[in-house]
Amino acid sequence: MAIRTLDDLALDGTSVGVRVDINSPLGDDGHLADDARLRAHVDTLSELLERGGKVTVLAHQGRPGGSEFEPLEAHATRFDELLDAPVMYTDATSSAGAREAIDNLDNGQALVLENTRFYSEEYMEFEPARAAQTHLVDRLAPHFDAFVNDAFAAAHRSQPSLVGFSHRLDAYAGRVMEREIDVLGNIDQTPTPRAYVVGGAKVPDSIRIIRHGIEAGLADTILTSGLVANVFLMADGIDLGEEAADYIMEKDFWDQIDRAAELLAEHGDQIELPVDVAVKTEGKRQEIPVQELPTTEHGDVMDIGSETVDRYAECLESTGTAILNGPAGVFEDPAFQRGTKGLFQTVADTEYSVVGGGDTARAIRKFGIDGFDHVSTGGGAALAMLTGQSLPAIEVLDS
Ligand SMILES: Nc1ncnc2c1ncn2[C@@H]1O[C@H](COP(=O)(O)OP(=O)(O)O)[C@@H](O)[C@H]1O
Ligand SMILES: O=C(OP(=O)(O)O)[C@H](O)COP(=O)(O)O
Repeated sequence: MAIRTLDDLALDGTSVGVRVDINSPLGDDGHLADDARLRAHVDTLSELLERGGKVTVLAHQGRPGGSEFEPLEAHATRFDELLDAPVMYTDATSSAGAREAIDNLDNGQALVLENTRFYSEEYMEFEPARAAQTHLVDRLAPHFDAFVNDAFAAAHRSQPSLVGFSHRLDAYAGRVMEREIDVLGNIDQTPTPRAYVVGGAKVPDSIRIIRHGIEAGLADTILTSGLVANVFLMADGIDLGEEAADYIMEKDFWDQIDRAAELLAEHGDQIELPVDVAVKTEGKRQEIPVQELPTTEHGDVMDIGSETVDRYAECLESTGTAILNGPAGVFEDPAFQRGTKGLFQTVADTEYSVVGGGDTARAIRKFGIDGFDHVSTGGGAALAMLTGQSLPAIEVLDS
């Protein structure tokens, strides 16, 4: 891949359109509940500003009709606090007012435009050449001298602001994008043996990751946890009880049990399943060996048990690279955090560790676990890369 980075961009009063991904959880009153994605882009934006760029930030927040489909004013205010440069905001994306605000920027000043998805074409996916003709790109491109894409977390979307500008302007990867491509795009170069530590609740995605990891020779061992492990346990013939089965049914994951059974039949020697689990009994955590399931009184399987954490830790001791996606249990409930805390800490202690996933990153921050070599800013984008898919917004940067 030949992707230009900020090292290749000369800046001297240059007007740069910078696409970032600052799509963030919002509190009830619309304030930013978590600013991690904003902080991730500080290096890119600071560098462009310090080197004398006139920086216009483009980003989306939420999805049309959703509760987090909000303006970017709070984001601009936070950037103003995080950056050593004035950051302005305009509640327009490509209107004459927005274009005038871009043209009025001085060197070293930044402007955050309004949520790109307030404009309807931005929530559609286009071939890049067609995206370059959309109203948003058509109106804004003449006001930029260069385009920087730092929005790795949205790189799996072929939406106008992500793929359109590269057809009209010289385009560069920002520092976040560069590092994500460097790490996730070179997973086959990391120390071996490799273990995929796969948990969470996106079972179909996880099963795709596992299959790709094994078949591409990237993963030597798979350690399952979370809802993913529940599906594998059921595929292995374990009766988890009525509540767990109902939940799998409710999530429409019934066919995933067949996919998991196929993987166990073909590659069972590489896939580890929990030996004990934590269930909710009268509101409390109770750990049960898998062989003792189902018990009549227990509720859903909410976490992996302590014995499983120890076994996985042993396995990870001889691992070169651990690639982690998905919490080991329902970590939002204090009674079911133990598996996630224990397993994540062990992963952080391996020789080289890479982590992807929105909830995974949130759990890491919540528990203050340090020591990972790379925590991806992407959820779906990181998953797409780990399943070997090419990402449209990265493809268009490849010159
Ligand atoms: N055993 C389980 N049963 C139900 N949900 C689970 C279980 N273990 C983990 N989860 C849920 O998985 C969710 C996170 O999974 P996911 O969205 O796949 O992670 P990520 O965003 O990191 O990719 C959490 O909300 C957590 O409560
Ligand atoms: O938050 C994002 O992705 P993620 O939920 O996979 O982490 C990106 O901003 C993409 O958002 P989208 O999934 O609404 O296109």
